[in-house]
This record gives sequence, structure tokens and C-alpha cells, in this order.
Amino acid sequence: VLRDRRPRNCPPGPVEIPFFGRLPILDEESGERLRKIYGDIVSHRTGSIRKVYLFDYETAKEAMAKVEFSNRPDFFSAFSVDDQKVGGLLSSNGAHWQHDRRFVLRNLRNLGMGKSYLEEAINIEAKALVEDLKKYGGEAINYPDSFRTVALNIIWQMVASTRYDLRSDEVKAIYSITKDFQKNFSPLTFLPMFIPALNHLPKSVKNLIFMEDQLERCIEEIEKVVNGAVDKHLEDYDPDNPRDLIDEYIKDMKENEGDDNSLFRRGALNQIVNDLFFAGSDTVNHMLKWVAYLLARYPEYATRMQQQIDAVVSGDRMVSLDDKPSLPLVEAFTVEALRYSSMVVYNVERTATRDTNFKGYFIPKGTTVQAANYSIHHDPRYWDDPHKFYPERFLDDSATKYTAPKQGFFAFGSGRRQCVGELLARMELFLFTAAIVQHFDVRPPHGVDITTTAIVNLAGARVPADKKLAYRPRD
Ligand code: HEM
Repeated sequence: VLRDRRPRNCPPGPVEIPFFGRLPILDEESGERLRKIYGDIVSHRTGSIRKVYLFDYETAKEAMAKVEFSNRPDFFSAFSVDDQKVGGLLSSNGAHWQHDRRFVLRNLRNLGMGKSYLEEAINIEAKALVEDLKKYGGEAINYPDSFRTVALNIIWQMVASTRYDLRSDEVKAIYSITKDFQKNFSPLTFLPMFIPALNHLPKSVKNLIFMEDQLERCIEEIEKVVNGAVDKHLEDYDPDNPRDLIDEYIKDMKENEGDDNSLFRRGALNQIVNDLFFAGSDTVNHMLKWVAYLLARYPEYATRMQQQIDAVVSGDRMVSLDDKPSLPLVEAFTVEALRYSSMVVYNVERTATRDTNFKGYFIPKGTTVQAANYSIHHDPRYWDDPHKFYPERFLDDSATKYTAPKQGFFAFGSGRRQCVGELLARMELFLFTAAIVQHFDVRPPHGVDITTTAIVNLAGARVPADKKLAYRPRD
């Protein structure tokens, strides 16, 4: 109990139950309550892990840029599919992380991130999405599986040269397990990571309370896909024709064979592929649900975007990135969707690598440091009327030019571990949103009120609850 005591000069926070601390926080309301009582920097403990939440943009930005707060917590490695548990991006640290992040950034750029040939690939998916939605003939449907498949297809073509049919049973099967896991996820799920003694409970109890079996099945399922893709690439590998990110990695791995210090390893490759599969598909899938929901909820913006698109795009040409200057509202709409939704409610955790003094507080080594993205995005110090969906906040006074947010925007995190897929995600959101708006009026079924649609938390992601919407083809 003495060891568990809040360290001296630690940021303020709620009363902590000895040994147990408090339940982890997933939702935005709990964070907002803490901020109101304790201020912008709040300390909160679960079991043996102390966490410091950062609710203010400037504070979070400063913290995320610090070398001392650039590592991910040790418990992340529990989810690693690397046999040595050190490689990849999301969960790795130190030299391994630097090496793998550099490799991924270089190759995503070489594979077209931000460039026109990737735009073509995105527009092929956008066209397929339009065709898929048309098949419903304007009937109201829940968010379609094709949102997830088009997102997966983009990253998976870059990584593994694989593209799935939009109604692929294989993709459905892969995600059915993660979908159940996300749905049942609760603040209890990861409790054994914070209180290791709970690992000694009988398996049946752990399955029931912490969904251990579901989590294991999710990891196994993704591992199967990842291993299969890497094995196949090793079989077909042709050094003169690298096809994708996996081939580029194999090339570097082969070139460094025999060098004991080389960090190019099969295990690290598996983890890189795993990270990109996860971080690159579900995030964009969730955002497409937000886009569809917001189009139905605020049809006046859809109409204005259609007017802008119709003025510059004729026939069946798809919108291109070159059209961006003429379509400021489309870009403003997607960036406001990122802010308003705050789909990633809390930034991916960091950990203090040593005792650190920050903003007058003592942050002990091993403390988890986490920016509160939702709170930052709804902070009246940075945003007028923050709970209002208002794309105009990203337009200039004449409403003819998109203006990027200068402060208060945190959707992709910040600092040394800022999202590596930000450019790609922005390209996808712009082109997919434009394609939906150009071809459909998205509306709730007749007589259905969507102003009170529930927002659900799927393992830390804020997503509109399944809602039937009609995608009515435009004339
Ligand atoms: C709208 C879509 C997306 C959102 C909102 C998003 C958000 C984020 C956030 C908040 C972080 C944590 C950053 C930090 O610690 O400061 C992150 C990290 C990451 N994201 Fe994204 N992301 C998106 C799409 C993507 C895509 C398409 C990819 C695929 C290339 C991707 C790959 C990653 C990876 C690998 C990391 C870990 C980086 C590291 O630890 O060094 N993300 N993302």
C-alpha cells in the first residue's frame, strides 16, 4: 500500500483504492470529469501502472515531443507477433523502433504516399465502393463491410500486393473475431496487464471477465494472415522485381544476411505487417462510418459539396487530388469529421523512460503518459463552439479556401511517434468522401431521427452506433 502511494509532487488526481487503484478510462466523459476537477494534467493509477492524462493541446504537444516520453509502455509487447517481441512500429522502442519506422516511412513514400499513382489506386477502390453501394438500390443499410475492405485494400496492396473483392468472405471472417472483441471490450479487458496477479485466476474466469480467449483468437487470426502473406512472398521472391513493402524488406533482409547486428529479421517484418494491417484499415473504416453519418445528419453540407464537385467534375470522372483547391469544403468536411468525431479518443500511450520533471510536476519512470485527443478537440480555448459540427472553421473568411488548423488538432497524435499513415489517411478520406458525395445522397430512412444516434466506444475508438442509412444514387 505504501509503495502504491501517489509519489510526491505527482499531478493531482482522484482518490486511489490501495493496490487496485481505479478502473482504466476508455470514454471521453470520464476524462472530461477528471479535467474539470483536477485541471489539465491529471494522475490516475490502475494496479501497478500510473498514468498521467494531458488535456491541454500545448501541454500534450510539448510532452509528445520529449524524448523521455517517446516510448510505448512495456505491456504493449504482449500483443506483438514478433518472436523476439521487439520489432515493428506500434509497440516497439529504441533502436528497433527507429529502424523499422524509418524503413516503413521510406517505403510508404516510395509506394506512392502523397503521390499521384497511389491516388489512382485509391480511386479504383472509390469506384468499386460506389458500384457496391449502388447495388443496394437506395435501400437503407448498416455501415457496409465495403468501407472496411476498401480501406484494407489500399494498405494491403502497398504492403502485400493483395486486393480483396469488396464482399470477400475471407475479409469478413478475419474481422468477425475482432469485431466481437471490439464490441465486448470494456475497462476490465486489460486489467491483468495492470494487475499481474489477476493472471493467476482460472482460465474460465479470465475468459469470462477479461475476454482472454477472444483476445488470443484475434491475435492468432491476424498472425495467420500476416504469416501467410510473408511466407508467400518469401516463396515468390524475385530480387529484380520487388512488388511491395514486404519484398523491399526481404531484399534488405537478404542483403544483410550474416550480419549479426542487422535489425532486418523475419519476426520484425511480421510485426511491421501486422501494425500496418491494423492501424491502416480499421482507422479509415471507422472514419468512413463517421463521414456517412455526418453526411446524413447534415445534408446541407452534402448539397454544398455536390455543388462544388458538379462545378468542376463532369461525366463519370472521379474527383482527383488536383481538384482540391476547387473543393475546399470537401477537405474542410473531412478534417472537421476527424476533429468532431475524435475517433481516437485518447492518443496511443507513451511511457516515461526516466524520472522526469514536467510542467512543475514529478513524473516517475514507468508512468504512462497519454494525451486526451477528444478533450483537446473540444477545448473552448482552441475551438469556438467545439461541440458543433462546423466545417467552416477550416475555411477562410471568403469560404473559398481550406485553412489547416494551427493549434488544437491532435487526430494523428504528435511528435516523434506521430501517425506514419497520416498523409495516406488524408488522401483516402478526401477521395472516398468526394466519391460518396458525388454519387449519392446519404439519408436516414423516411421518418427516422438520427440526431440522437448513440456513439459507441469500440476498444478505444469512438464510432457512431450501427445505423441504417440509404445511399440514394444521384441522377
Ligand atoms: C484516419 C485515420 C487514422 C488516424 C485517426 C490515426 C491516428 C493515429 C494516432 C493518434 C497515432 C498515435 C500517434 C502518437 O503516439 O502520437 C497513430 C500511430 C500510428 N499510425 Fe495511424 N491513424 C490513422 C491512419 C493510419 C494509417 C492509414 C496507417 C498506415 C500506414 C497508420 C499507421 C500508424 C502506425 C504504424 C502508428 C504507430 C507509429 C509509431 O508508434 O511510431 N495510421 N495513428
